[in-house]
Amino acid sequence: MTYQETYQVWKDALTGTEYEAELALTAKSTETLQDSFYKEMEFGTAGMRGIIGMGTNRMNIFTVKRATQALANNILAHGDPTAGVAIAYDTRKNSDLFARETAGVLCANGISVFMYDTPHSVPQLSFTILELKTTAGVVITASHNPPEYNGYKVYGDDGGQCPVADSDRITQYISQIDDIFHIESMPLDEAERKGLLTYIGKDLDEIYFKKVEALCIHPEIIKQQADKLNIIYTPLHGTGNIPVRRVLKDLGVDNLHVVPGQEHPDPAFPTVKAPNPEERQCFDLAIELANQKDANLILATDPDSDRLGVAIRNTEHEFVILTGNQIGCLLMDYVLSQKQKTFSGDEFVVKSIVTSDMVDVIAKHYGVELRSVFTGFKFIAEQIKLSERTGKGKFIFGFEESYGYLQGAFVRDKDAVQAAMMIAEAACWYHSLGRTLYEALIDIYEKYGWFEELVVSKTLYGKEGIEKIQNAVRLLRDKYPEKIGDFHVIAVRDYLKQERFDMSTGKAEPIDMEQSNVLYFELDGGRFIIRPSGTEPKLKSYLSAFSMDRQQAEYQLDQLKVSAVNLIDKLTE
Ligand SMILES: O=P(O)(O)OC[C@H]1O[C@H](O)[C@H](O)[C@@H](O)[C@@H]1O
Repeated sequence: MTYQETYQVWKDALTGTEYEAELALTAKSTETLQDSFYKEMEFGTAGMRGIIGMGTNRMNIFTVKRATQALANNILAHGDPTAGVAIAYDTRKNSDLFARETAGVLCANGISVFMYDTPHSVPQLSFTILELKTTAGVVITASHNPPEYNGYKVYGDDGGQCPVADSDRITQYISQIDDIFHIESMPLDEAERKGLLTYIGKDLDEIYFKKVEALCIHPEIIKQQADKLNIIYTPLHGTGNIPVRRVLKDLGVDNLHVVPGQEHPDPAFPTVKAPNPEERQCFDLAIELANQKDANLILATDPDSDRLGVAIRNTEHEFVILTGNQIGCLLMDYVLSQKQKTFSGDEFVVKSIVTSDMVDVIAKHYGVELRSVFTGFKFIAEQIKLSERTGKGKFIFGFEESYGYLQGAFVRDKDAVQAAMMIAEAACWYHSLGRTLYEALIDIYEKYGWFEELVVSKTLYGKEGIEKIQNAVRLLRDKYPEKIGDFHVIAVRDYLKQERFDMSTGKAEPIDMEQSNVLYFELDGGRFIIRPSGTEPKLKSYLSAFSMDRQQAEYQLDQLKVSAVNLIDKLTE
């Protein structure tokens, strides 16, 4: 069917209903109409995510109900329907509505639902799945995307993001549903009466808070030092506000100032361009407050509170916004150094292949195994599950450069509540030694080497944008460049072809990993990795330059940045 024909089907079905006016909005421009109807929403790195509105390629009650019916079919055929499904939602537009629609469809299929009735974070939902032993979980959130987006994240019974096999089957079930407008749903009061729907009480929050607090390695140091530090926190209008403040308060962090204009939920996220701690602009109000309060540490969590951003003062007393790699390396080095004495030799840490190579050096330094996985926290969760199943390995820490960190395996996704606590603890620890977090960061660079890193992304919207992104990676794959700027390419790891190609010998060796559309260029003095994002319309490239000399590494990264930007522009012309 063409997009115009699909639109006509929706028009026929929705004329005379409360959705008619919203549907008419999509027809206002050809571009919007095409983008809304040219395809079905897909399950990517982290489920389904898209712009809110009418259409097959939009987040609306029809696409949500269809995804839920497909999830129900998958649970009925391959899961444990009696164990039920846990549901949470964030502070975005329609998140609560979509959560209720999800509950209604699951209950209509006879599947029990345990649902939060106030906004909750992603890590709390992951924890809930494990705590209540449900067969799956759903969170309505578009994480750090701009306000016009929402999403539908599915979790498996291990509390991790839905495994690929399940999302493939869900996609398959979605394609078998012909009539998106008549999916059966049970009114929630009826579901409650029948015992199919249970609202989750505050007791689970309390268990989660206690578990996070128990991860604190030196609670006594926090108690001693916290009043000497002034910390600013912004939940960026999201779900972090309650758990982050509660955990820090319980541990004795009383000097926590919350950015007033960003404290309360607001689906329009009016104070930021996008509520993403990767964006520097998110820190503007927090830095203003930090300067008023003479604070030295800023914490920022995204709307579903799985990502944490951090800003610290440098030796010139100016704020430096840390990258995800810097935060992760600081945390990992802190956790490993403090726990080292307890290690028995089977400990492991996990990172994604696009995350800093400094992790490899830190892991080696402390004698722990490093496991590398593809982008997506589900792959980190998979390693935890594997270690539990085989009894091999003890998970200590996992992180992704995309601002996601995890220490306690009672959660199987990135947890900004844990991470906020860990950073506050590390700040207190270093303060007790007369060091700032900034000095601790410089120390680790001097110890392990200067890994200078940068993510260069290009956002390309719509059908044409997606094609350009795919095409850019294809072009690079068709003919590997011998040089990227002035950097010689030593080898290319093509994770789609599952081989590493040595440029000097012309020989390829197999890579023992699943397939993924990622190209990894090993450079003389650095690396360049490129892949289409699985969650946003972006072509993402990860640049890294390494030297034991700071200026040399910084210079090389600058050079690499210029070449990468040129290359990406050329590939997406
Ligand atoms: O690079 P992308 O495919 O957009 O993924 C970036 C990140 O998106 C989400 O936050 C996922 O939960 C992460 O696990 C992933 O690393």
